[in-house]
Amino acid sequence: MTTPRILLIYGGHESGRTYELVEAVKQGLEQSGETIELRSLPALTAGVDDLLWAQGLIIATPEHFGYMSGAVKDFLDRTFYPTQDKVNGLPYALVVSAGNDGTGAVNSIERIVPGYRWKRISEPIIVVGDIGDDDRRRCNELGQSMAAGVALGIF
Ligand SMILES: Cc1cc2nc3c(=O)[nH]c(=O)nc-3n(C[C@H](O)[C@H](O)[C@H](O)COP(=O)(O)O)c2cc1C
Repeated sequence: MTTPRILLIYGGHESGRTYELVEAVKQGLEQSGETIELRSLPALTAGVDDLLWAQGLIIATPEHFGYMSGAVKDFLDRTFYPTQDKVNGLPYALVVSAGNDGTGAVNSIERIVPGYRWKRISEPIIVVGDIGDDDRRRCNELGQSMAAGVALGIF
């Protein structure tokens, strides 16, 4: 069996709230007990090769102007046609950090995802405002279930 390969891409900046949620997801991936290969990358630096490599995908983004961050949109713009029909069924999950809403970011991504034919493995996690312990726990659990699900081939 090959080592499960998980791609985690994020918008926002590494001192921001989105990245704090990314850290909690990464902890969950590590705590899952599964041996995984992780590529954790700013969305602006991730590309087609990373997406084709991945067996599981987690996208984390702040909400910007009722939409996903420009960085995540850029990732989708660059990867859509080159990966079309090569990433069907890829298990994915979504984490959003927002100031007061978050649904615009979720909707903007979920309108595009059917074109990629990814498979959503859980409800999007939306965190409004400052991050609390329960938010960290939800992100941690997402990391654990993504790692376990990909490792066991249950998605
Ligand atoms: C340019 C810009 C636009 C934003 N637009 C929204 C928005 O439409 N809805 C919302 O709930 N929050 C909005 N926010 C607030 C951010 O989503 C929120 O502060 C988030 O936690 C930032 O994550 P970060 O620290 O990772 O950048 C916006 C922030 C910025 C900088």
